[in-house]
Amino acid sequence: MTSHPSAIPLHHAARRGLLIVMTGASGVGKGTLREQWLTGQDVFYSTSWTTREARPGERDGVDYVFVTPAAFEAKVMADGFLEHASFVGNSYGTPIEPIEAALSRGQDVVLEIEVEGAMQVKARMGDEAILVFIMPPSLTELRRRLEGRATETPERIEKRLARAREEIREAHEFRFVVVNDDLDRAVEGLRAIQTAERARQIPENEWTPEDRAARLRADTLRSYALSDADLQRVVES
Ligand SMILES: Nc1nc2c(ncn2[C@@H]2O[C@H](COP(=O)(O)OP(=O)(O)O)[C@@H](O)[C@H]2O)c(=O)[nH]1
Ligand SMILES: Nc1ncnc2c1ncn2[C@@H]1O[C@H](COP(=O)(O)OP(=O)(O)O)[C@@H](O)[C@H]1O
Repeated sequence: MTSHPSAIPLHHAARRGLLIVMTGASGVGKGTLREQWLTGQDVFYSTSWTTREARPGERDGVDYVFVTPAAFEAKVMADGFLEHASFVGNSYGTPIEPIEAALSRGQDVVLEIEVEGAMQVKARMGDEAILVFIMPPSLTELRRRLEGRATETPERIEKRLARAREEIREAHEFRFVVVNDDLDRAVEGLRAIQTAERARQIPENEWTPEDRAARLRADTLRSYALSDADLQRVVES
């Protein structure tokens, strides 16, 4: 086949990064999964702004940008967030600018946010947003993880669990659902989703065997595979 620069198919032009949004209940293991999944990858992880106090060991500008309610509100007014939500008494938001810059230069972007914010990203970005809901094996296990992490008072744990029940019922709103039971298996699921979504940007006849395997695996993680009864079982267990 002869080729001419003007005939180069679009997919050979610079690729836009993927926008992957991890969401799910507090304590389900989003942070733990993200760390394993992204280690060694050139992915832009969006550092959120929050009005909550830093926990011991958390670093300003790394784990979060810790701000006053007034500073947060000023950024809301300036339209500086892709999404923002309040969660158990504090505000959290995703600064928009660095995300658009990363996507434009072809870098994948990962957000780790609660469910209401994830719905805002879905409404604003449409199909471009790849929404992944992280599901606990059961509510009992979620409680165990929150208690085991020992970062919250018992009262705050109860608030997080109440919120989790509502969030789990909304799992169908997201494209993929990954159960975080065995950690390695869940990380492998996230990798498959990323590979499969990248492959969607090129014609199928150019897919590698790895792309095909990832696509098959990702298909098993589609949220429509879950019934309401499945979700109810998690909430009640
Ligand atoms: N909407 C939204 N949620 C966020 C953002 N950053 C963090 N969150 C979520 O807010 C919730 C509370 O976060 P945090 O106080 O760090 O508690 P933890 O997730 O239990 O460690 C979690 O579900 C986070 O994923 C953000 O920028 N926007
Ligand atoms: N697959 C898993 N099996 C058992 N414990 C886990 C698993 N994933 C995470 N954890 C533990 O659960 C707790 C909450 O995880 P974390 O990543 O802080 O959750 P999130 O970021 O969703 O709030 C941590 O103590 C973490 O070590």
